[in-house]
Amino acid sequence: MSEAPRILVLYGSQTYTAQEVAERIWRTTKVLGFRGPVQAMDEYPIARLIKEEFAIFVCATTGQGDEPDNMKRFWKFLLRKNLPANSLARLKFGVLGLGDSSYLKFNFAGKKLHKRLMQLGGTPLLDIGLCDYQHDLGHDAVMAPWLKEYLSILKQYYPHIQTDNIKTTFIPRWKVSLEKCEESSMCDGLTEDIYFSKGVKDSFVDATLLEVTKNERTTSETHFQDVRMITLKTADDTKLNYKPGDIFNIRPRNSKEEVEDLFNIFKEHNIDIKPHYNLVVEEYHDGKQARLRREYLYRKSVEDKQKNIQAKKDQLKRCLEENIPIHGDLRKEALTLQKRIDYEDKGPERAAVIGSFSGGANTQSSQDDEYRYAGVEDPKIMITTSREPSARLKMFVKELRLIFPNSQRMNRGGYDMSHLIRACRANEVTDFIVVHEHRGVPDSLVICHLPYGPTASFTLSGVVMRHDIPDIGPMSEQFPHLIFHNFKTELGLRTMSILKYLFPVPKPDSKRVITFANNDDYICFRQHTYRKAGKEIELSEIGPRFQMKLYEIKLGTLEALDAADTEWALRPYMNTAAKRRFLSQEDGWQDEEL
Ligand SMILES: Cc1cc2nc3c(=O)[nH]c(=O)nc-3n(C[C@H](O)[C@H](O)[C@H](O)COP(=O)(O)O)c2cc1C
Repeated sequence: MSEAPRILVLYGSQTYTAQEVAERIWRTTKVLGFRGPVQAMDEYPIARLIKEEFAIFVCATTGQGDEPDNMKRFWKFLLRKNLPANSLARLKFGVLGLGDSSYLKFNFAGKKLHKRLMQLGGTPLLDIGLCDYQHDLGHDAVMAPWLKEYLSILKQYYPHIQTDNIKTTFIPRWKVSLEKCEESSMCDGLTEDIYFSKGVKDSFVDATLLEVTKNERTTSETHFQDVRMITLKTADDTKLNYKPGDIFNIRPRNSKEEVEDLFNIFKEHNIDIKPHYNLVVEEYHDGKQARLRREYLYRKSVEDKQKNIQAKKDQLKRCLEENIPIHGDLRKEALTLQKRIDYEDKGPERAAVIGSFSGGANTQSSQDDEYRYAGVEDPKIMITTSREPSARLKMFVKELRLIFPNSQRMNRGGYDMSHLIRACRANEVTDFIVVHEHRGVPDSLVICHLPYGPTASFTLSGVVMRHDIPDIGPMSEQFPHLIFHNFKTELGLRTMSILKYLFPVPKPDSKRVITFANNDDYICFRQHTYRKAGKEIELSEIGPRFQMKLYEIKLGTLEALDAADTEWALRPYMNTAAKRRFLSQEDGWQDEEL
């Protein structure tokens, strides 16, 4: 079967609108059977652009006609004078600009990008789409027809794609369903007064029913501003306690007559919605997840900037100390940097001492920021298998469940990954583990940290289950102590974090020990209990045993791995470099301390 065609979707976005639009476009292309990533322009390895055939650029404008921060590097590269005029001869592209016509330089960044791509030999499949925030329908007013046109042009290249129903392929943001019930029983959660029912009231510290007793205009009728003095009183004449600085949140209610009018309209139009029904509104895409991801990306971008500055400062410091010429690129900024060095540099050092730049142990950047609650909150783990697991794989999962305290097993059934991940997120699962097999032998293990990654994949080998060993001792349910041996490189420490935070903090007197020993990049898993016999310590292995080998770390979650950046991957050519080790330079067996 031939490979699915590829479309690249890149965005430049300052406050995430363009990113959201790009992700929607990307989802549509996925539904149509295309593959390819959706990425910020700066995250995309730009040297590959010359090989791309189809691309969509979603580009916001910020500042005074400026390009967003996460496309600045990409844009700077495109502006290089030495790029040949036919560099992008293969590329057929579309640019969708996001702007606001109340700004003087409307959609400037998008327009500049469109022009430059053409100068470099790229072929626009259609005119630039100029989305305008001022439009009544927002950016969608231009985006929807623009995308439709792009896809219909694409159909000339790929006649098999079904673009006719493109509208229906948008996954709407909200899912609305009606819970019908008898008036006498009333639907769940609905009390007499919905303003005080669960969910509504919960979002307030203290909700009180108030009545408006006066509503007077304080500005003259001819003044353009309508300023009001509104006087309120509690409905039951009780006193309201408040202090300066308290926040007052008003939630207006509809009058009885208005509510009746609405239901009469429903009735007249034969719409079966009665006042006592529950309307359930859920977000299709987990909104919290999207927000967390944005915040995470924002933190990451701030840190990246910070790191950049720090690298320059270090370079400058070296030049000054060693009395060597300052590199041309640095010269312009040298004076400002020099001033900053004097009073800033203790910060990062201090942060590293306290924990890390972003809070979690063992972490120096937001890649690990996900683990910032580790040790504070216990992990909650869900384990499942690939579809239609063999009896042996099910057995292995049962044993894994015993390894990880606070873990649960889930039958895989026919669920797809996005369903499972959504369910895990909703239940505040911190890590989702999937085990795969080959002909009944467990052969890979994927650990997906939630809510937004990373996802680490390991191959499994040499699995010996507890089940295979007769008369094996009972399994301890104490939280285990962990021994990590020979994880020395940055990747080694990263792998250690991923594994370490699957376990809660043990009590000091726990007699259970789990060892992850790295030998030549193979991580041996062993589990023991110990007891003191006089002066001796007796160890008993309680199984299971297996070896893991890391082959990939992605900076996203399992249901959207295609779109996630790869932090590290074992490439076939790396295997051939006989002497290269990734988790530690050392073999692991010669080390004295275990
Ligand atoms: C501080 C600021 C400056 C902006 N400057 C411009 C501008 O110069 N030209 C323009 O067309 N739109 C401008 N916009 C509008 C944005 O391009 C528009 O809101 C867009 O949807 C933002 O996308 P983003 O959230 O992906 O950054 C500006 C918006 C902000 C908040």
